[in-house]
Amino acid sequence: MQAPFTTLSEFRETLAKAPESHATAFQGAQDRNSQLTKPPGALGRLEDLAIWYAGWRGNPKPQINAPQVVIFAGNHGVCAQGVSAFPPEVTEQMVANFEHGGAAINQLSKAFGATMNVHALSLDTPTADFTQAPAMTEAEVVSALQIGWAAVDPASDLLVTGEMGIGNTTSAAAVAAAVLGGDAADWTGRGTGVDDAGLARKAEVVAKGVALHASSDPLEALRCLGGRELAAMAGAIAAARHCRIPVILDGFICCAAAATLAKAVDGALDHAVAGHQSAEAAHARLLTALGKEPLLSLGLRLGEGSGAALAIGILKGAVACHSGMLTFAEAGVSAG
Ligand SMILES: O=C(O)c1ccc[n+]([C@@H]2O[C@H](COP(=O)([O-])O)[C@@H](O)[C@H]2O)c1
Ligand SMILES: Cc1cc2nc[nH]c2cc1C
Repeated sequence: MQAPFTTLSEFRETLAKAPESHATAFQGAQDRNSQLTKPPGALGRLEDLAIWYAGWRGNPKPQINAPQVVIFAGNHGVCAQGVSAFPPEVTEQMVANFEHGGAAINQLSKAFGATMNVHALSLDTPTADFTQAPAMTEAEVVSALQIGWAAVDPASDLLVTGEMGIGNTTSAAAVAAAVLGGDAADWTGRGTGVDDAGLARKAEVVAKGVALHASSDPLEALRCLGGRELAAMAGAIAAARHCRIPVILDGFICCAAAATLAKAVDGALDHAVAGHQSAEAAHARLLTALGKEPLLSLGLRLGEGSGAALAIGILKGAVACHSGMLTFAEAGVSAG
């Protein structure tokens, strides 16, 4: 599906024109939920999830048959500042691992019945070190947004966006700080596992980048402080909205990318739920800022879409109950 924008300003317009949840399907799902063979509310949050999903699909009795996991990989010039516990070549090595089926996300995608696609974005051309210059030009960030948009299969019925990029927790922290405000240190965590000195250095790098690229425009923050994989995730989340495909957000980096959409246009993440709360220190703060309650909290800090992929199971369970259960009348069970 080709992206309907060629500039950041056209991307913003695309976001502003995005479809809303289908009110009649939402209402129909609410009515159906109230008749199913269970005490009212007994399926807890699963009930809200199924009704939310039905509204976005425009179908009061939907199914989840074709979840898609899309992983984007990018490299970061800011790695030159010594902000990761791992060397940048791991990004490309992990892309090969994804392609050979050897990573965690391969197993989770298979376990939850999702197709999985991997897009490596100009790995030989890392973004510029954002402590020195904007990470990307407008052409580069738009190209990444377009690749993300085009990666979404319009025939899928659920999307997980994941990422791989050594250095990208620094980038995500800078984007979050620029877009949501607050101290750089409060958005900075250990990523792949930097030590105390590394963490202090990382917070300084984030503060320097945010100060250098101060702007009130969240899409400019994505361009100047983000990375190609963050922009591609943002493009994919926007494309899913265009196709009424609900999204499960992953960890800290995915949510920082998503935050730029929510800040650019109110309600731009209404079709998305938070799959999990990562162990990355600032993810809880980011989820609070987005107003998203995570479905899982298992101490994961892997990325790759792993936490969101696990949550496919929760959403599938919610929709299976909603659409498969009999009503009190159908089952001949006495209502309370
Ligand atoms: O998803 C998360 O919350 C998350 C938290 C910590 C690390 N990661 C992954 O680790 C990599 C970035 O870590 P770092 O230390 O290189 O910035 C990147 O490939 C992410 O997928 C991911
Ligand atoms: C090995 C490894 C795997 C990853 N998957 C996502 N981020 C990662 C970072 C590292 C270092």
